[in-house]
Amino acid sequence: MNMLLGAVADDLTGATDLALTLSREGMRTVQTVGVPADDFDFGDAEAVVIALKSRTIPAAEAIAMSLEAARLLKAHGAEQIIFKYCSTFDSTPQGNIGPVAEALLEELGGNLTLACPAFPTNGRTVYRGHLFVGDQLLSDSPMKDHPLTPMTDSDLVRVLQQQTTLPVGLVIHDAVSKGHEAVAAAFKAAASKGEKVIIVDAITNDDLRAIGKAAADMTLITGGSGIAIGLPENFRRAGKLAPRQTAAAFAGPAGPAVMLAGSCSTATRRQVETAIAAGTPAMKLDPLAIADGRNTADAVIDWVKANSSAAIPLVYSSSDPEDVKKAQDVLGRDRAGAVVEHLLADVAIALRNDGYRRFLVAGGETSGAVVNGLGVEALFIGPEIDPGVPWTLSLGDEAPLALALKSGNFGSDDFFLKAWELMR
Ligand SMILES: Nc1ncnc2c1ncn2[C@@H]1O[C@H](COP(=O)(O)OP(=O)(O)O)[C@@H](O)[C@H]1O
Ligand SMILES: O=C(O)[C@@H](O)C(=O)COP(=O)(O)O
Repeated sequence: MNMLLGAVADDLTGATDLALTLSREGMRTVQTVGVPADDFDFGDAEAVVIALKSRTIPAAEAIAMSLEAARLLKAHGAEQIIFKYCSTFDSTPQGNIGPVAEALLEELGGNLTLACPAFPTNGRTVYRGHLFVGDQLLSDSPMKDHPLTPMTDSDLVRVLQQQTTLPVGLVIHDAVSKGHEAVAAAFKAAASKGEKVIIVDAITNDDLRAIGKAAADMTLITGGSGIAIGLPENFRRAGKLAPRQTAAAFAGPAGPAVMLAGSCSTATRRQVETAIAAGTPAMKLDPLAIADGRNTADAVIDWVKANSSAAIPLVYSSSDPEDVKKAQDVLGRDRAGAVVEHLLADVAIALRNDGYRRFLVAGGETSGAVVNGLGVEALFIGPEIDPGVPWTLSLGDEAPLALALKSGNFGSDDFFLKAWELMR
């Protein structure tokens, strides 16, 4: 039994982001899509990330599936569990970060856990308990307009305390900057006050490594992918993990390719514009047109095939907040999202059945819908395209698929163009 670290991620692209971090830090990492069967063969994986689609579902369902995933990881030997959520703390007053963290902590039996979404490489930092996205407070950032989880408060202690009955505490940067011993002492002080979930400031990767070291004995760690930076070293220090290895070679399949974007995040909208400006054939979908039958999967499939000979076509529904609101006012938030997700999943399935082997998908929920539709069970993590986004290869398929699953807000403006350069 090799598994050391297990992770439960609340969406697919978030899971891939974490799996990339663990693999870059030298752990053999496998990612599964959904909770696998009890006897799933994880091979020689030292870290396993189970990707759920639990970010925006009812809290009780998110708890049930997160517990099932954590129990399976523990049964396979995981010594520590990470609960991975978004670096922008995507959630609603009902959850699901608080309720899931609370249930996992009870299940795993720790006296306290930490909560740290910081991902400095992608501009997410936490200072005095406030989350920043680049130079802006979370509540001033484009996250305030997210279609499913608008974030309008940057004070993470307040946000989290609304979602959980457990007392929420804060370890500020003054302690973190002093290193792992000061952080461990702050955790001890918090525990003695009865605090159970501790927001931790972090503004650099060194901060995250110090926090990781201080959290070596925690049964549960919660946060963004950044919180995992310092964890593999704990196992290495304990003699359980080999020195860093070079990543295995990545050979993507050949054949036709397509890009599907359901993310309305600012970064994705810029990427769509850049790709179109560079001559990428692009077809725009509209939730209202899908709902009343003007946009159909068949028409999209025909269009993709007609545009695949000389280019990699892009199908997108990415729209600005005003248009998103228009669609939501008519269809409701959930249905507006669901019609797009279903259509893109249907398109992906039909194209795969027609020989398409390479898919770039933008958006966490969107990627979850597409990959579930494709029936992919597990992913091998390949090279990094941009921080937080690797190419991946489906595992267990006779004809593996190459999948780039991009979190909405990640990636440089030319992401849709440069991703393919790593496949040549
Ligand atoms: N034009 C649109 N109007 C309303 N909702 C949309 C539109 N386009 C996509 N959506 C939905 O918005 C959600 C975007 O979430 P997601 O895919 O997770 O992207 P991100 O990673 O940017 O958060 C999805 O449910 C998607 O179907
Ligand atoms: O932590 C992050 O920012 C990402 O890993 C992530 O979870 C993003 O979610 P989506 O924007 O829904 O893809």
